[in-house]
Amino acid sequence: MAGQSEACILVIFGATGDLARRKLYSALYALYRDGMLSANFAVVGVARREKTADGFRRDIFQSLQQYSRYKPSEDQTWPDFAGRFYYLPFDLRDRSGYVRLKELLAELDERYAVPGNRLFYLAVAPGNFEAAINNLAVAGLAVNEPPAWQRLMLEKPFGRDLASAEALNRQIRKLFAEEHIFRIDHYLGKEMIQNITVLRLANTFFEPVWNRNYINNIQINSVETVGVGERGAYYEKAGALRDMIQNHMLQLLTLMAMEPPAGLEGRVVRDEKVKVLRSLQPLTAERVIKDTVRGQYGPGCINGESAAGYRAEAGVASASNTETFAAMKVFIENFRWAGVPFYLRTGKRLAVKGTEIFIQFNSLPEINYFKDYGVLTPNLLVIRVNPVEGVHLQLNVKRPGTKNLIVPITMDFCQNCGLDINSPEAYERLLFDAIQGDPALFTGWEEVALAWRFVDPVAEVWAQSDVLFPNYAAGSWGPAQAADLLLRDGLRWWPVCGGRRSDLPDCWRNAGTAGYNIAPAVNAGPPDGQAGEAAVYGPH
Ligand SMILES: NC(=O)C1=CN([C@@H]2O[C@H](COP(=O)(O)OP(=O)(O)OC[C@H]3O[C@@H](n4cnc5c(N)ncnc54)[C@H](OP(=O)(O)O)[C@@H]3O)[C@@H](O)[C@H]2O)C=CC1
Ligand SMILES: O=C1O[C@H](COP(=O)(O)O)[C@@H](O)[C@H](O)[C@H]1O
Repeated sequence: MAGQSEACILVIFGATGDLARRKLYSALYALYRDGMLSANFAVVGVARREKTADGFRRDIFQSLQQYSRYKPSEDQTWPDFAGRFYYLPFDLRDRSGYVRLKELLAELDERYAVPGNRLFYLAVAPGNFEAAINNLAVAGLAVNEPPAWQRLMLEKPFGRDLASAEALNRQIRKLFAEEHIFRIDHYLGKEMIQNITVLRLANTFFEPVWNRNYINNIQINSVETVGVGERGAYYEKAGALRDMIQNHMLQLLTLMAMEPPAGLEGRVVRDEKVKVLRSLQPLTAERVIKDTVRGQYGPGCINGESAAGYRAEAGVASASNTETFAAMKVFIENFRWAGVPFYLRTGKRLAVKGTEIFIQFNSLPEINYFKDYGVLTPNLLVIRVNPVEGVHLQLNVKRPGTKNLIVPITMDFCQNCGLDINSPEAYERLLFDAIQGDPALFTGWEEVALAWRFVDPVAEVWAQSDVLFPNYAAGSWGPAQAADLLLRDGLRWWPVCGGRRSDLPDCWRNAGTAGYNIAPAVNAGPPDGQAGEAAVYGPH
């Protein structure tokens, strides 16, 4: 992210909503404070409820006070920033509203010297996408006559299965070319997720060993302590599979597993991610039963506070069968990853909030000279995405003293632990990139379609069979079957610590990770691929 953004007017549909209030205004304010926004920039908010421009600006001020990493004050910067926000109340299904929108945009083009560039952000429920897009086109607001551009930014979920995603995509593509469509997966805007490619490809430690010959298993976690909050009605139709696995979790997997791309431009990276999605071993009905786990939280206690069960949440059916937890074992059928299990785990109302990825390396061969030194814990690389952003490396060293003993130690890098470090939020990067027309951190249609193709069979099998819900207590680590999924392979989930950096050593000590996961090398195979030497890398 460098330089100032292009001149443009951002139109936010859903300007009074939760996402806009919690994320979008904070992101715009941070871009503004960091000098990233062009002086030729304004925002029009659209929603149904009546409000004046002043009322809208006051609401934004409050949102920033509550959620922004930069707190606003009534200083010189605030009036200029706030003065750029306009509000137009109308129902997005009503065509006459777009006539007024067009007039306002023409006026703002003049006032801010904007050459017709627009970014339309659909921060509304997906059921509203089609009406908004059609009406924009009918009003002549999506003509894309160069040099002016009109782009579309869409929130997730993109469909609820492959068929509905295809229908939505067909609809959008009639009016917007792929290069003007920015499908959001906000995880791609996170600092540490962008760091995955750098860690992998800019370090001699990792690049040569990033394959089945050295990596035993990869565990990708995105676990949360929050419940569904006010989004119960949406979540009832989604569940953890559609809400997290189809998008964020599979995107993390593709970034971990893709081949080094020919360059770092958006389309080139997308091509590599698509290849990973194409190589996913399909989950047959038999494998869904064996290798996937779903759960739903019941009442419990998190951080000393009691938490209601999912079925008691607003907007949720009292006998709901929607899963709030999903875990699965996934294989990628290519030369780099054949035989290496990727374990995915996500859920709400779990013990800890944290997105953390664990790369467990193969154990070394047992050699006599360490036989009296205790057990060797596997080398581990942990990529900590959120809330702590950092990297954690586990190594074996000799414990100081006259007795020969090997112990695991950890080396930590934390990029957001210092008091003065305030990492940009994902939406800052995403809004900036969309204004610049850079698609690198957005999902292309092929990725979306392949991700649905992978998860649809899981949804189908789950829909046909019942699990006795609720099957985990709020504040726990999910259903017992999630632990069994790894235990069967002789493994355990590495502990997700979340929290602050200072919590990490305790979290790991308490989890007793010394000697943890000394598992049979399920992907056992010699580095040079020679047959007959597998025993060297076999069970330890
Ligand atoms: N909130 C979050 O954390 C996340 C949200 N998302 C996605 O973002 C999108 C928005 O979510 P969220 O903000 O939570 O939803 P909300 O229900 O909080 O907000 C919906 C917004 O849409 C407006 N709206 C609804 N119907 C119409 C209509 N007919 N015409 C004009 N405006 C309308 C509402 O305003 P009014 O009632 O005044 O019309 C409101 O501003 C969804 O696609 C969601 O899946 C994705 C990831 C996270
Ligand atoms: O997209 C979503 O993500 C959030 C989790 O995001 P994070 O940035 O806090 O990790 C999740 O709570 C929500 O259900 C889902 O729609």
